Order: sequence, then structure tokens, then C-alpha cells
Amino acid sequence: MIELRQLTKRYGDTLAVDELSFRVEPGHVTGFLGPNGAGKSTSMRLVLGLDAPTSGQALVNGGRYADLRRPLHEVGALLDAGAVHPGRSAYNHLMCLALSNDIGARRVAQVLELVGLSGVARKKAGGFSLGMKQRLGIAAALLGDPGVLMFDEPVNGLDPDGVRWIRGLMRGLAEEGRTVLLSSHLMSEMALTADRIVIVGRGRLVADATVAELTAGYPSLEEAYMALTASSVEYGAAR
Ligand SMILES: Nc1ncnc2c1ncn2[C@@H]1O[C@H](COP(=O)(O)OP(=O)(O)OP(=O)(O)O)[C@@H](O)[C@H]1O
Repeated sequence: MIELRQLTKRYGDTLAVDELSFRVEPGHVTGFLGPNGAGKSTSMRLVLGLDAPTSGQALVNGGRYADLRRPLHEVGALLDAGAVHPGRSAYNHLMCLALSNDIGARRVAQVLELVGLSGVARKKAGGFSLGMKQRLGIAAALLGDPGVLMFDEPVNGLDPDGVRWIRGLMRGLAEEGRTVLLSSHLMSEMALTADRIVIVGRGRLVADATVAELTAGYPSLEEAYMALTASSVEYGAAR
């Protein structure tokens, strides 16, 4: 489970996350939505201990990430697909992570197979397309077989076959009883993938409901999202 308790993060004058509280429960795919700059990535970084909250708490399975004994076995995340050493092969990238977390070469081969990268495992990640880097990031997140997973815009750059694959993967992980938090700007895809939706705007909670509840009064999730975030859009283009 992931739990945010009045989580607040300030960068100078910018209030990136503002007293945000919600829980992400196991057994569901929870979609994390919000306009550009709403605080989704910052919230995920705070859960992973990559940044310290100004106040409040971000908890994984009831504790702080920094206090987890075997972090990769409890929580896996893909935040930035570009965060790989360009000169390192996909296999070596995953082996480095595996070795520092007591994970064997067999699991590395398994996750490479799972994400469809076995054929290019020895190729340098620097030459990978965005979609291939996303797949490598997903492999890294799954390496420790964790019960909690977070993916920040994993479908970016994926081809239609890859988008469908991600949908099945996310749903499968949730059906296995894992906690899955998934951010995306693709509303139609989110409506097909997620059971629950958390929407943030300007760092604050806008909605926390099931897809069915959110779409009850609207023709689609996109329409519901547009209506709910209309006053939270900071970087809207001129119309
Ligand atoms: N390291 C940082 N230093 C300063 N400001 C930051 C930093 N990280 C994020 N911010 C600011 O915090 C706010 C929230 O950013 P964040 O990346 O969390 O939004 P987001 O919801 O993930 O947006 P997007 O959908 O565009 O990815 C933005 O105003 C951003 O400029």
C-alpha cells in the first residue's frame, strides 16, 4: 500500500505538493492524473525517498522508503526512462541493480523476456528508442518482484502493441494483489486500464474515486477529467 498523509513539498516559491492525502490500495490499478506541473512526479519521488517532504509523510507499506530493509523487493518504480547509463547494455544495467539487491542472473533474464528485450539485451541502452527504454525501466521496476509498483507515464513512446501490452501487464500485476500506481495523460487508455483514479491539480487533491463513479455524470473519463481540472490547468495553450 502507498499512503500520502498531508504531504507537502515546496521548491522555493513553488508549492509542488500541497497537503496531499490519499491511499493506493493493493489489488487495483490506480490512475494518477493531473495537468502538467500538478505534482504527480514530485509525489512519486517523495514516496521513493528521492526527495524529502517539506511536511507530511509519504509511506510504503506503512513505513518510510528509507526504512525499508529490502527496498527493491517491496517497491519498484519507473520514473524516468532516460535514467540509464548510455554505454551500458540492458543486461548489464539490470545486473548492476540485481547485484546490489541480492537478485540473481536468472531473474534478470526473466524480466528481460517479460518486457520483450531479450533479443537486444547485450546492446547498449544509449541506442535504445524511447519505447525500448520504457520497457527497460519496467524490467528494472519488476526485478525484485515487489508488491508495490509505480509507473510515471510508462506508455510514452510505446507503439500500439506496446500500449496494449502495458494495459495487460498493469491489470495482471493488480490481479496478483499488487499495489499499482500509474500516471498518464492518455485518458482513453487510463479508462481501459485503471479501476480507481486519483486526480491532482496545483498540488492538491481534486478527486479520489473509481472510474465508474467519476464517469457517472459524464460521457467519458476525458470529459470528467476536463471538468474537474478546468480551474487547475496552469500551462494551458491559448484557445
Ligand atoms: N527539483 C525541482 N526544483 C524546482 N521545482 C520543481 C522541482 N521538481 C518539480 N518542480 C516543480 O514542481 C511542480 C510540480 O512538478 P511535477 O513534475 O511533480 O508535476 P507533474 O504533475 O509530474 O507534471 P507533468 O504532467 O508535466 O509531468 C512544477 O511547478 C515543477 O516545476
